Amino acid sequence: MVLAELGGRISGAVRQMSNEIIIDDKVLNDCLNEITRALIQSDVQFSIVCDMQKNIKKIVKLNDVAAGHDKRKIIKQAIFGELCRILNPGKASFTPRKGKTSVVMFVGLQGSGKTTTCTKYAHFHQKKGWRPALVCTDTFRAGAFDQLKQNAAKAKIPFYGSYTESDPVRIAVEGVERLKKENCDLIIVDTSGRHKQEAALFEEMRQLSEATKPDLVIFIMDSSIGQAAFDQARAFNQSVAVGAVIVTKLDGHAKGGGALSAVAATKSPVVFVGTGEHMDEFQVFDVEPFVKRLLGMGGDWSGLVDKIQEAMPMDQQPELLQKLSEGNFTLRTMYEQIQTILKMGPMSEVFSMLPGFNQELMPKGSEKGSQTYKLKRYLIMMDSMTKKELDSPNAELMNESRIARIAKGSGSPVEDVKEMMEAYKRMAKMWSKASKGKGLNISKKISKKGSGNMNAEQMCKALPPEILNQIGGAGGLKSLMKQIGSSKDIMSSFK
Ligand SMILES: Nc1nc2c(ncn2[C@@H]2O[C@H](COP(=O)(O)OP(=O)(O)OP(=O)(O)O)[C@@H](O)[C@H]2O)c(=O)[nH]1
Repeated sequence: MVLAELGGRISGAVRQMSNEIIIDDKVLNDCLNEITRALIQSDVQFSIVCDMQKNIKKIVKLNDVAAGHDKRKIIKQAIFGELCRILNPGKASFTPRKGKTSVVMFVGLQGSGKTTTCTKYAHFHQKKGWRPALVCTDTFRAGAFDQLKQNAAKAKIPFYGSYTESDPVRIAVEGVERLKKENCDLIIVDTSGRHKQEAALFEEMRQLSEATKPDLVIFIMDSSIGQAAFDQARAFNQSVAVGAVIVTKLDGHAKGGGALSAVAATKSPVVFVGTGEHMDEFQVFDVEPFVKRLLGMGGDWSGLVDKIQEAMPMDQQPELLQKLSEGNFTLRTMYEQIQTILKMGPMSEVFSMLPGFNQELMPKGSEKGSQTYKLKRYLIMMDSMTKKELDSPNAELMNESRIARIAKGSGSPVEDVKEMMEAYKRMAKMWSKASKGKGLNISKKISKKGSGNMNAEQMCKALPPEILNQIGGAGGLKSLMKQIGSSKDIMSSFK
């Protein structure tokens, strides 16, 4: 089961529970059983799921809930808390510091994606101003040296390895020493893998670890290994002190639940996930936004802002943020968002960040092609709308006859147009919620000062703290603003 499907099932179970008129033990059990089934089918270890269910039942004592308290909310919070707890080992991993040399060793089975991920990790840090370097100690697989060397050359990352030396420990020690002298601040040691867990591999890893004294050992786990994840992660952790996990190939038909098991086995957090073969298909992993997405609770604002940054011209961003903040979400806004999304790459990632869009909206199987296809269909349907329909903030305008006309005009079944309208309503509701109450009510403050003249400090004051947090605090906002510039005619692209 791919993660999108897992998310769809979990959020579906929670929604089903929320729709019940009376919340009793049966409703709670049904909801938990469905979540349990989904997690087990996604390869989360059985005992972890059982513990989770027990803990939630301990937290949620429906008979003790005082009148007036929202049982649905209590259940949702308990599920959220438990999923976060499974993914959060309670200790942060070592975080390398820019400018101070750190050695990070990558371990994992052959084919798990170690070599690819080493380069992605180096490239990720290089983009942020680090001086990373790669050391190839894989003397086991013919071709490993060339693979890493080529990757390093492509990304312009210093590299150390040897065609002739057969002792991986010697290569590692020499490589780390050499690259330290070259002032590299993040030295990444790629180790060799084996087809299966075997003594020779673990002994080599142990020796490498002893010789290079890495600040961090990252276990690379292929997300498609299924229920084997727990044992595999534990076996590696018993040989070297794993401090973090990177889960690879989450773009495929992987059963992403193995990530939860790996965390439990190593007591180390997942720090990144690999979502494709390309260098940039690599994401920071944050527990809370991830679980929120699984549960269909709001969106991942900071992730969305990052993605928007990548897809939108720099000078168009303040107006976009402003527009998002106004809560005046029309079909045209959705149209333009979809156009932006289509520029952003893997749909499953981006789609799930949009508040109000839940994973079930994505077609089953969630192949990139079919998600893109669906979004493109939405655009085609909206192309058959009038200007009035696109710009009206009132979804009620879209009555049966208008829907029938749009279906005919776009060559789509009426159900598809209705489904798109449902998606639109959900999004509009979320934006509107966010813009009122504790949401994104920055537009008035911005317009008073004029967005073009607003500096990061003023913007910091204008933004509600929770949104500011998600953008990465004052620092994150400042760097965003720096890139944004102060263009005033941005609205033209978002009309
Ligand atoms: N789709 C997808 N493919 C990936 C991802 N990460 C790695 N791969 C592919 O997985 C295959 C194996 O990756 P490698 O990096 O060579 O694996 P390795 O663990 O270094 O293997 P050894 O060096 O033999 O131990 C390659 O074809 C990669 O392109 C990912 O996140 N998504």
